[in-house]
Amino acid sequence: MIQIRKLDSTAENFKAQLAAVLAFEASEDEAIDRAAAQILADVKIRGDAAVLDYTNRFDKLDAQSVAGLEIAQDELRAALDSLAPARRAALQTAADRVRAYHERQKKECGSDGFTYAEADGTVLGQKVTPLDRVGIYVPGGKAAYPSSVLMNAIPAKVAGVQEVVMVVPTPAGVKNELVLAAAAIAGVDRVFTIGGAQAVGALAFGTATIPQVDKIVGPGNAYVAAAKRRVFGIVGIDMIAGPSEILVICDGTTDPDWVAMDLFSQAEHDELAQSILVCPDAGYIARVEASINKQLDAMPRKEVIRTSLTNRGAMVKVRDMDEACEIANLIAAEHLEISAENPQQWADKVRHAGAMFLGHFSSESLGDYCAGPNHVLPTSRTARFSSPLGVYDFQKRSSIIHVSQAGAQTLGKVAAELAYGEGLQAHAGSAEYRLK
Ligand SMILES: NC(=O)c1ccc[n+]([C@@H]2O[C@H](COP(=O)([O-])OP(=O)(O)OC[C@H]3O[C@@H](n4cnc5c(N)ncnc54)[C@H](O)[C@@H]3O)[C@@H](O)[C@H]2O)c1
Ligand SMILES: N[C@H](CO)Cc1c[nH]c[nH+]1
Ligand SMILES: [Zn+2]
Repeated sequence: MIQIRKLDSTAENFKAQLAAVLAFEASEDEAIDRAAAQILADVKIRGDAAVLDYTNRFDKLDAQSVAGLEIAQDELRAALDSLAPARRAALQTAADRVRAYHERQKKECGSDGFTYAEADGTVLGQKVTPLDRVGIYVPGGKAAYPSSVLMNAIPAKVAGVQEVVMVVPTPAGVKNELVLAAAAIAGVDRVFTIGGAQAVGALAFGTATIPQVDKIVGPGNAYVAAAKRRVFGIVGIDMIAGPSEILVICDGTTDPDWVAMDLFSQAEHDELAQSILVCPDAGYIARVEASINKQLDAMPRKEVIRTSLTNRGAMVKVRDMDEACEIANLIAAEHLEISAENPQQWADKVRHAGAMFLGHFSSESLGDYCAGPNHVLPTSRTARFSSPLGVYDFQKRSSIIHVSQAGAQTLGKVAAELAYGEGLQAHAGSAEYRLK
């Protein structure tokens, strides 16, 4: 029997109770951050030797060198060729759909830059360039994520990134063939079987064996998320994509077994994953809870699910679906399922969610694998200001300023005036030299 926390939005201290559900245990958070900081500092100083030590310790390997942890292209190709036909076809279909979506995104999101000319011949614009080299983190501690290989590498390649360096831990040295096959399909350039904060450090600082990258993207556990936060500035990062989350807002019209399984689907990722149901119908909440208890024993990862739902799960009774949408905006979940009749009316009221799944048939799991949009999404309420991983994460923009001689006469006077105002003589001088 799982005891899931029950909240009622009419309770006086409801907001505080909800905040407590969403918060991570502060002491745990600090301990993880300290551990990540110490690992990063060590990798920065000792390079490969530190990466090797932590990899052998945390992933229970007996590797002799970091070079020995690189997987050659031949091995990626062989993994692809070894797949059973149905699995290979599914992987290819997922890759094709993810690529199609991101190609559309590239076209629609202003990837070509722009220029325009002013009347005096001055040209202004913006140039968009892909990053040269990116590191993609593919999680691998508690589960293997071939789908995350596709979700990270395909948008990078669509953006035009020249070199994609993938890191993925292989606990006890067990390589996942589907992960390697996905790397082959997605065109990953180099793969190292390392993970955790040490992999983030290696990509951020570079080591004798692992090339320094310009940006690190991809999801991971709390150690990976803490390490990414800490290396931001030395390299770019995409977002904080930590332990998975699902918020289901339901009007009570979906089969309770479906919703229970949807809650399991994210809980099974990690003990720290979070699954929340928000519904105006107390009877329906009770039916989902009964279904959870009915279905749990058949789940191979039932202990992970149990811990996640017990420690971080919640079922929230609200006044109505309007209030459910307000709470969805507060929670700003990684995944929001609007499991309701006429879901669009509720989606219109939601501003903060990494991805929205509308209607009874859009299970979150379809988005995880093959719908097409990216499954690397902001967690821990960062959907208030972050977006899904996309082609735009692998591009940067440069401003273009090409001033004509005529333009220099007008702009030069404005700039010089403001430069004198700031007390910056050389700025004024360089503008004034170009005046006739
Ligand atoms: N938000 C997203 O888009 C998304 C997508 C897929 C997965 N996820 C999440 O990614 C996470 C994957 O986690 P995972 O653990 O399976 O794999 P992981 O690869 O993120 O982490 C494994 C690594 O963590 C490090 N580690 C483990 N225990 C440690 C300790 N005590 N001290 C220091 N380092 C330690 C080890 O180096 C290990 O190699 C899950 O939380 C899952 O929910 C998120
Ligand atoms: N739900 C994860 C993102 O939070 C992605 C994933 C990959 N495989 C299964 N699920
Ligand atoms: Zn998932």
